[in-house]
Amino acid sequence: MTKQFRVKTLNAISGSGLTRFPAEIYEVGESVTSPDALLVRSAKLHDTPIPDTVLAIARAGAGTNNIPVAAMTERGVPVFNTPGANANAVKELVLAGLFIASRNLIPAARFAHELEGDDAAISKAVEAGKKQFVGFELPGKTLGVIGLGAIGVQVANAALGLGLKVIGFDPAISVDHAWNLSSEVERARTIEDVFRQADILTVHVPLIEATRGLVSTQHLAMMKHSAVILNFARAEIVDEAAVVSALDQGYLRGYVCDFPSTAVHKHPRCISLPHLGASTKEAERNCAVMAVDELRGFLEDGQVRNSVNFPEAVMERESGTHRLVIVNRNVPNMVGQVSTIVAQAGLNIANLLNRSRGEIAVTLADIDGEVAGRVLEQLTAIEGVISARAIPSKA
Ligand SMILES: NC(=O)C1=CN([C@@H]2O[C@H](COP(=O)(O)OP(=O)(O)OC[C@H]3O[C@@H](n4cnc5c(N)ncnc54)[C@H](O)[C@@H]3O)[C@@H](O)[C@H]2O)C=CC1
Ligand SMILES: O=C(O)CCC(=O)C(=O)O
Repeated sequence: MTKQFRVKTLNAISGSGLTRFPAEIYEVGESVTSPDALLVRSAKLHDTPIPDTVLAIARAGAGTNNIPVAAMTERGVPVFNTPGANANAVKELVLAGLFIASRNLIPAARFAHELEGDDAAISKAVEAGKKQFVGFELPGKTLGVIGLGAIGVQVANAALGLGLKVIGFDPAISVDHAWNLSSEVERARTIEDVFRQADILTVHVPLIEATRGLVSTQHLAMMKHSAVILNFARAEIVDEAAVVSALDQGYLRGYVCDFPSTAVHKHPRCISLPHLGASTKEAERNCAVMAVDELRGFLEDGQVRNSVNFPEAVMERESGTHRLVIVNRNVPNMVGQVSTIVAQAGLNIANLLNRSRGEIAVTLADIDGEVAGRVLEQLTAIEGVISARAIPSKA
């Protein structure tokens, strides 16, 4: 039997999230056809045809650079992400990255792994070989944090606890994140200040055009010669060729990242991990739960929470009402035209919400009565309306 909603998954999504889709009304899986929604992690959707049936896309994670967000906005499709849901997992891996770099842990472990002979021989080789892995301690060193969002703030605060000085840069820090950031974190006036002062630099910005290649030849030239760069955000935020060149010339001590590539994965001064930032049971569960709840909210009630391209639109459902969900361009008199059509159909609006963000707007209207197909057709025909659907009253 066809279910009311179909959700196609494009990556392995934690069962703790998937079981929140009620099985009576949801068909969920990799092979779902004509989906109402897509649920993804890192799957790249830029070159994948997205069926016309898709009403919403959820990214169980933070970065949405794998999704054609602008094209979805044009199509009236909200894209959701899960802010903060994997931030602790990433923070912990960044801290691991700090120690990996400061104590040369990976080459040291590799050295130990390759030791041969009996215990006496191994012990002798250990004492002879360990001097090549002498590291440095963190207290008093300066950590530069670029991007003080969910992850950057947690990294900055944790680093203070390790005795590091922290300087941070984020020209668009949110009020919530500013509240959570320790007052001991120094505020950099310019991004250049961070590059100049950091002994260790870590980037926590989204990959957008403005951040592509942000760690550039020019910025690297400002850094201390012993500096280390940590990149657990996205590969493209760092100009890898410039980093490799700085490492080869001895201008940079090391590069630790979550993104192996031909340029870095075998380089003696680079450590790359296989995109493990969010790979903890806890983060996978948090992201999946949040993403599923966001999709259910939109499909079942037209609610918009945590969208990267749509306005927040949350209105409690009036009991017994049918809900109209209209996605429209942000142009004047939309609510007037919708109200007129609904009134002409002899229907009463019990409650109404209209929210806009940039070019796009969402109108939710709770109607005392069933909305006929011809009313939806009239609503869809309004210039500027991208989609209109009616969700029947809940039993
Ligand atoms: N390695 C992994 O598995 C993971 C990687 N990530 C990456 O980390 C990024 C950040 O994640 P969150 O902290 O959760 O996102 P977030 O949205 O909470 O924070 C991003 C911050 O970057 C700031 N920002 C944007 N452009 C900037 C610029 N040019 N200079 C300075 N600050 C700038 C924003 O104002 C915002 O405060 C994600 O977009 C994703 O690419 C996120 C989770 C897991
Ligand atoms: O889902 C993952 O493993 C990657 C997480 C990530 O990169 C993100 O949340 O931006």
